[in-house]
Parts: sequence; C-alpha cells; structure tokens
Amino acid sequence: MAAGIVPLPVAEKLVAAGQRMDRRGWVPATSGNLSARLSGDRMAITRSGVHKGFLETQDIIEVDFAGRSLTPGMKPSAETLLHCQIYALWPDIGSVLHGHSIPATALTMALPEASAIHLQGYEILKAWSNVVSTHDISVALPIIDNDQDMPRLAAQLQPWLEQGRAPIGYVLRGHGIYVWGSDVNAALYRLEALEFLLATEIERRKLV
Ligand SMILES: CSC[C@@H](O)[C@@H](O)C(=O)COP(=O)(O)O
Ligand SMILES: [Zn+2]
Repeated sequence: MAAGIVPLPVAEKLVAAGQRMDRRGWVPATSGNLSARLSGDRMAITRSGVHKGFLETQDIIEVDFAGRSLTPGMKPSAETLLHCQIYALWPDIGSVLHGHSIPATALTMALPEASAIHLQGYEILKAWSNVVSTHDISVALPIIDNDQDMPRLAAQLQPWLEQGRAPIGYVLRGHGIYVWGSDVNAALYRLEALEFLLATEIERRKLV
C-alpha cells in the first residue's frame, strides 16, 4: 500500500462508525474524530473539519505517531495527538473514538470541581472485560479540563493513562469522550456502553 493511502476496509470501518455515532447524536456539527491503527507506527484518522455522519473514504487519511499527515494536502484531526498517545502507550489498542454527546458535555459541566465520575454497581461496566468482571465495583472515569493546546492536554492526560487511572476512557470537561478498543467495533461498543452509563448517571442523580 502506497504511503498516505489508507487500506479501503479500514477506511470503510471508520466511515461506518462515524455514521453510527451520528445516528446516535454523538457527533453534532463537525465534532468528533475516529482512528484505527495501521502497521508500522502509523494510523488512519479522520481529516479535520468534516461531518462524521457524511464521511467518505477519502476523508480517512494516514498519519504517523507524531501526528504528521502522510496524505499530501490533507489536514488530520486537530486532536490527532490524543489518538497517537493511546497507540503509543498500548500496542493492543487498534482504534480510538471521540464524540461530543450531550450527556458527556452536560455532566462534566455540572461538576466543575470533580476530577472523576465514579461509576458503581452497573452491569454494563463488564463491556470492559479486561478490567471489570462484576457489577460490584467502582470505576473512575477521569474528567480533565479542556484545553485547545494539544501537547499540553496530552501531557496532562499522560499520568492518568500510564498509571491505569483511566481504565475505561476519559472525558474532557465541556467537550466530550475518548474511548479505545482492540478494533473499531470494540471501541464503538465501549463508546456505546460509556454513553449509556453517563446518560443513566444523569437520570440517577435526578432521582436521588
Ligand atoms: C465542531 S467543534 C469540535 C472540534 O473543535 C474538535 O473538538 C473535534 O472534535 C473535531 O475536530 P476535528 O479537527 O474535525 O477532528
Ligand atoms: Zn472534540
């Protein structure tokens, strides 16, 4: 495969994931970004500024792990470095997904002092079968303050990630969710589980 050209099956998987995220209302306007690991320290990622519900395979471009575009003339997602960070840390991760849902945005804005949301007692936590085998557990979902400076934001996230303190993903305050998985579908299922958890947590807090 020539440098800069993403294998079609990988691009098609990311296009389909973008369509699903759009159908669920998780990527309003041009928000969100999606990526998949390629061989040799490279990845496929959405180019910057496209609507994720209307992605075409040409909108999926190739970048290296420093976030540099290998597809001539195409600008990668503004948040590429956050994807690079996950791939560089864990060789078994094959896809990273990011969306801007209402639950992720509303809950993190409603908790301006919180550095994590503690999710406890939920069966669906078992979607992270690598770290959770029972509902009888409390899992921390870090909330990191949003920042437009990606190297600085990545540096802030690094200790959380390295120390295993973001076992199911993280949320950027007022911004959105980052999740990852072994491949695009695995990451998508986890995004769905996390969206369910945050929506449920909002409902639960209304009832107590
Ligand atoms: C529509 S504003 C959203 C962006 O600022 C950003 O947070 C985002 O998720 C999409 O950026 P992009 O560069 O298209 O990958
Ligand atoms: Zn974003």
